[in-house]
Amino acid sequence: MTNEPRSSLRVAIGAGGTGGHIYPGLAVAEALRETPDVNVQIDFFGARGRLEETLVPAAGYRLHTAEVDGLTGVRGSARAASRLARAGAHCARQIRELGVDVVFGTGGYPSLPIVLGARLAGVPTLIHESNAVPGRANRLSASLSARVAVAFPEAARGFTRNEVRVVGTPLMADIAGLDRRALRDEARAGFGAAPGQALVVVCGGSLGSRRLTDTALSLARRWRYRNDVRLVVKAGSEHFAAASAAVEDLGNVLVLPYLDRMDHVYAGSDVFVGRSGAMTVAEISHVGVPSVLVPYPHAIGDHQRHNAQALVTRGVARMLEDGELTTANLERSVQDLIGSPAERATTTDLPAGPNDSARTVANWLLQLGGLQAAAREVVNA
Ligand SMILES: CC(=O)N[C@H]1[C@@H](OP(=O)(O)OP(=O)(O)OC[C@H]2O[C@@H](n3ccc(=O)[nH]c3=O)[C@H](O)[C@@H]2O)O[C@H](CO)[C@@H](O)[C@@H]1O
Repeated sequence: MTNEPRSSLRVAIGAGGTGGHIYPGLAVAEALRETPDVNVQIDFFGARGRLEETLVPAAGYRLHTAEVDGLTGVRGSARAASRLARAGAHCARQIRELGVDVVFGTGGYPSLPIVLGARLAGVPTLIHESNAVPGRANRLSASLSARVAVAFPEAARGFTRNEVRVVGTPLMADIAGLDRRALRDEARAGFGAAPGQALVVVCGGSLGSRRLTDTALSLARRWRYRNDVRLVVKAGSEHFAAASAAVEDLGNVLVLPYLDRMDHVYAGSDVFVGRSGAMTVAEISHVGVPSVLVPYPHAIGDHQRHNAQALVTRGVARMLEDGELTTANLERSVQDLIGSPAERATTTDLPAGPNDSARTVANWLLQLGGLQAAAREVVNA
């Protein structure tokens, strides 16, 4: 009977901390909800006071939050470890009360309590690792979960005791199916780019990067008399007010606290400048935006450099070391791309190709929830 399709599935998704750990969860949730003939109910679990409190309800899902500390805290202090244990026990109770069939964790410490709760409640778990070098939270999650989905084959080495499948990175549908040409004019108008102006978007990851922002604002000042370039700078909510005030006399730059429509960013920009977090890199390589990537130098295992290097090798991006991030060097890198229509066209015209990573993960979750037939039906559709 276990192969019989059921009509409903209840999924808990642990996702939080930064965009890189939230959007893959939202992408898989989108794919799950599209499963024909199955009523999928989804609850998200994250940390109090983090970005998920904005992004998850905005996407229409219920979010449960717990007090959790970063992993340095778990290692370093008994109080943090006992807080995680308490949050895990609480999640186990919620799993039983809600009737959760399967748990998905996207990495980052906010997803730890629900993965621990699943282990305590005896519910099957799957986790996803989007970086080439597994993060700390996921190495701990993997000791609690039998299965790991990885974006990069080389990440599998970090999970020798698990069932591992290489699935790529789940992208949101608006980016997975992006038609850059169709959206280009609307996107550019939204950012205030006039016809003929090159649009350069600077975005230091989901939380923003003070260093990238300050360098970009200084470039805006250097370019104040150029009317052929429009700069958009995502400053992050904490630095937004100061960043806007610093350039209020300039007409060539738009400062924003957060970029709600990354599909518009990728469709409208001629050059993208950013950190090289796993999601950003997966998105850029999928849509083919000419980019300058400045790896965050303190990322675990220097994984942002590995992420960026993969794109540099494919000719989609240039890399600028954080230590070399000066206004002059940023100007040179961006100007090189603005001034090379041929290079831009090559990268821009790369076909995006299918991204079925979210569907692959959704199908694995359906199988774990005993809905093998539903998973097969989607694959064969
Ligand atoms: C400082 C830190 O620990 N960063 C990590 C964090 O990156 P972080 O979450 O900052 O960066 P990622 O590139 O992985 O993901 C950012 C995501 O947020 C979206 N976005 C970003 C900005 C914005 O204004 N609007 C928006 O929607 C992007 O399109 C992307 O989907 O998790 C990644 C995945 O483990 C890691 O590789 C990074 O090292």
